[in-house]
Amino acid sequence: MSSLKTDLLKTSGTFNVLVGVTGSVAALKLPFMVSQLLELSGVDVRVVTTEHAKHFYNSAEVSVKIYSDKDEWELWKQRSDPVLHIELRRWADLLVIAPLDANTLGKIASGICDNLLTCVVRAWDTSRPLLFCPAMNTAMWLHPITAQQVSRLKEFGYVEIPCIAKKLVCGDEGKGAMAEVSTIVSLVKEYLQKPDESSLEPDQ
Ligand SMILES: CC(C)(CO)[C@@H](O)C(=O)NCCC(=O)N/C=C\S
Repeated sequence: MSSLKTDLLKTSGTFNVLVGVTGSVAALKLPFMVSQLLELSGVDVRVVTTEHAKHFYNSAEVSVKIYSDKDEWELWKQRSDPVLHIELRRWADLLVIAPLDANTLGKIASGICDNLLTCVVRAWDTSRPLLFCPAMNTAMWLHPITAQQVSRLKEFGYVEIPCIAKKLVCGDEGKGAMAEVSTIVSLVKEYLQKPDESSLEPDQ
């Protein structure tokens, strides 16, 4: 069995967190965020990256498997082969897209699925949590379409981890910075502790 496939075998009792990373400069925080997530009890982590995101982090500093678009085509050669974005959506108990850049926000809001990450989102089982952390220049954040697209994602049932105001790398001051890693990890941790509603006893 290919290593790609064996890497996505589910282990009972483990909570599988899939991190989506896109082309905001905030992607430089990926190695730190992955290391913090791995410190959560019983959590396993995989990453799905877009091509643009690769410019902002050093994959050698990321201790878990990073899937990218080429992996989809390496895994699927013929009809009997597994489809990576479907294997990933089956494996993940939670998806957190951090950072979510303006481009991928627009794609998801419109249902565009032209890469591995947007295909995972397009196939996502909305009974499982999908958290998204917008990150973009303040001018992009303030464009009226941003609020419309964030609202659309919330209509889908996805959970926004709001951006924050900072002095951004381009020198602009204002909203658009990704939420702090500690905030993101704390929110993921809340989902680990939430009992699975389906296992709750119905009210008597
Ligand atoms: C990079 C980091 C985390 C440093 O504190 C912060 O500036 C941030 O989240 N920026 C994301 C916004 C962005 O993509 N700006 C792009 C052009 S200004």
